[in-house]
Amino acid sequence: MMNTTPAEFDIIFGGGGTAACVAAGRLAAANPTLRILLIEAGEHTKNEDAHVQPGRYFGHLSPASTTLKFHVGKPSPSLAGRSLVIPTGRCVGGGSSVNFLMYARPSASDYDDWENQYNNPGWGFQHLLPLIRKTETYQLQPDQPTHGYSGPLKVSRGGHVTNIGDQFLEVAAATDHDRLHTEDAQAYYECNKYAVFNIIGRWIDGETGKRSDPAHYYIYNQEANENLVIWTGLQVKRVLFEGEKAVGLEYVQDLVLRPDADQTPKQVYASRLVVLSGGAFGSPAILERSGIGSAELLNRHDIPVKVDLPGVGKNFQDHNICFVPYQASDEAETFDALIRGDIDETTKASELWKEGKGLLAANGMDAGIKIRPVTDWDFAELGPEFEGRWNKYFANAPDKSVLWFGPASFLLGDHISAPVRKYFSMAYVNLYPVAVGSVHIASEDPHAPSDFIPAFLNDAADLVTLRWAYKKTREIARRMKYYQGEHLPIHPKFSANSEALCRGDISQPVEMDAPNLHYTEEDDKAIDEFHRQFIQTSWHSLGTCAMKPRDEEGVVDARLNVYGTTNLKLSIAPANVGSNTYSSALTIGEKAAVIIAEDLGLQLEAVGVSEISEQSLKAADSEDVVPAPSNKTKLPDDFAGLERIEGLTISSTVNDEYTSSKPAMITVK
Ligand SMILES: Cc1cc2nc3c(=O)[nH]c(=O)nc-3n(C[C@H](O)[C@H](O)[C@H](O)COP(=O)(O)OP(=O)(O)OC[C@H]3O[C@@H](n4cnc5c(N)ncnc54)[C@H](O)[C@@H]3O)c2cc1C
Repeated sequence: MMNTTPAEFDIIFGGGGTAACVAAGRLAAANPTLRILLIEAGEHTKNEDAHVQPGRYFGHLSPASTTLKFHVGKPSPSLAGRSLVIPTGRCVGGGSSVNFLMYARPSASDYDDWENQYNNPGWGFQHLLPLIRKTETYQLQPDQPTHGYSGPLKVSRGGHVTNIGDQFLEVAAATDHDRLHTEDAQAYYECNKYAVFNIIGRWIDGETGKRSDPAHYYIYNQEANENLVIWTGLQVKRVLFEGEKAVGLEYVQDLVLRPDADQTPKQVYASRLVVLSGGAFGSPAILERSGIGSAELLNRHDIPVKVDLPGVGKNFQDHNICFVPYQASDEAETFDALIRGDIDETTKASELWKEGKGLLAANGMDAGIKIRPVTDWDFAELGPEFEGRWNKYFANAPDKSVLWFGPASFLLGDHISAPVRKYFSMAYVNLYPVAVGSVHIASEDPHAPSDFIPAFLNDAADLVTLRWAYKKTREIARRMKYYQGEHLPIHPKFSANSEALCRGDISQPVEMDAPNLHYTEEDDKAIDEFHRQFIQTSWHSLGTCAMKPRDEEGVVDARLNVYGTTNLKLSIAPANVGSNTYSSALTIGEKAAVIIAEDLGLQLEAVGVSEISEQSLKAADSEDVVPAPSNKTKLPDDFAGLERIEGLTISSTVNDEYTSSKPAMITVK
């Protein structure tokens, strides 16, 4: 097949990321004669170290990365005049091929909201649970009701757990008497429970130490199927229509790796269905370039209006995250040498990875909690700014957490100016920010930057949530055994006479029973200003083609049909979820496969509504609650870390095959 030849397929996916790989992979496996095409802007990921070795995820975050696309927001006073930059995956597998591999699942009520509040029959938690289980093989514990044990993607603790996670849990057990502990913090109704003994998952195969991603385990594994085709290095420009019916896609060559590539548009046709799967930035842009969006916006860009759908590009959501760094003593196991680059250590780690062990088979985020306020102190800290949000959103949804926080065994930031030493960070994520943004095309050119308003911190409730998180996590950090003071450039600038003043010249933690720091009003302002300066994306964009009623600015219905069209589907969450978003993207991919198979009369392994009732899940949940390990309890040796390595380097491997000027099209082989 040649790129230049107009071709016809049964189904074409515009965007070859997480959800697309899952849906296309399922449909292809059950219907091998079905001609499926995925068109992806980025390049292949098959067996590339940069993708299959989990610990290399930092490498993708470099500003020079070609495996991410960087979306630059408009400067905002809420961010102290900064332009927030939000990257998304740009390669086969999309975000799932570059992400931090954190295994995190929403609360059950998030999906129930999709069904009940946004009127999407079939999208509630009980409907989705069988599909969620179908995706995974959970290697952490047997016989857990919400987990799957025969799916394509493996979930394990990875090949190495650092001692930073242990420290965090020991301090939490000794100081936070208001929250419980559990063996499974990802069981959907869990909230306010620390996972004991670092039992938290990663999307890593515990046997091989490899990233467990849909590109490899839904698509690249179907080598024999010549009807499953991926074209890479191509930008989908717009949908082709005959009347209301979508009949294909128009595309041009991507310019990132081939800046001189010919820009003549080409067409490819789909006899049965076109699916847009470009993620929260890509899909609304393709729709708008196709004349589907707000009529006012389309008129401004001289694009003929096909369907006036004002919801396209609105409802942009993400999570706000901060990685606040602390200095660590030499005994701490951290990824800093790996991030800085050290040839010897990389070689050592690469050797260990062959046995499925070491930092390259890990992600350095080894503990954490989904948390909501319970004490008077919590509510006082959140204050009146949060009261409305609490009453409206959280009070009657006990499974919804306000924040996730946990330690990260590295400094995520500027290692060039930071002193060469070890660090750990306290990461905290605002799981349901109030402020909602938008992303629209700024021109018809598919390579042009978008008109993007992230809207981070535009609402006071989001600021106080982060302030609470900073104080709470700092109290844990300063009690951790390896703590040696704050890394000053990335902390609030408290005044010199403040009790809360950050110190970089400290050699040991405070006692477990030391009093908490007292913050004045002026200190609170310093924390808010710090967040305006340093808050960043969690890489969890969603919402911009929402699945909800058309008259509520919805873009697709519950069968994933784009309003006002036929033969055109896409799926983007209508509202935020209380966790990292990969799990939801996988679930959406599985559900999309079911819907497409039903609508087109195709084969697919059947799964029904979950037979596990909500009551039994909650009961199973409460049986899981285990007492907090006392700070005198020694954690089992095998949980304390498998190998001790001092440092590793990251260097992205580049496969000439895909960076040359060869045609960017292969049949999956
Ligand atoms: C750096 C990073 C770290 C993350 N860490 C985690 C984590 O640890 N845990 C977790 O749960 N989640 C994490 N996520 C989020 C998770 O990976 C995403 O939620 C998920 O990948 C979204 O899936 P998707 O199918 O909607 O979009 P994507 O996976 O982003 O796929 C969209 C694809 O479409 C392509 N595309 C877009 N427009 C076009 C076009 N016009 N033409 C052709 N192709 C196009 C893109 O190149 C991309 O490959 C992270 C994401 C990133 C980016």
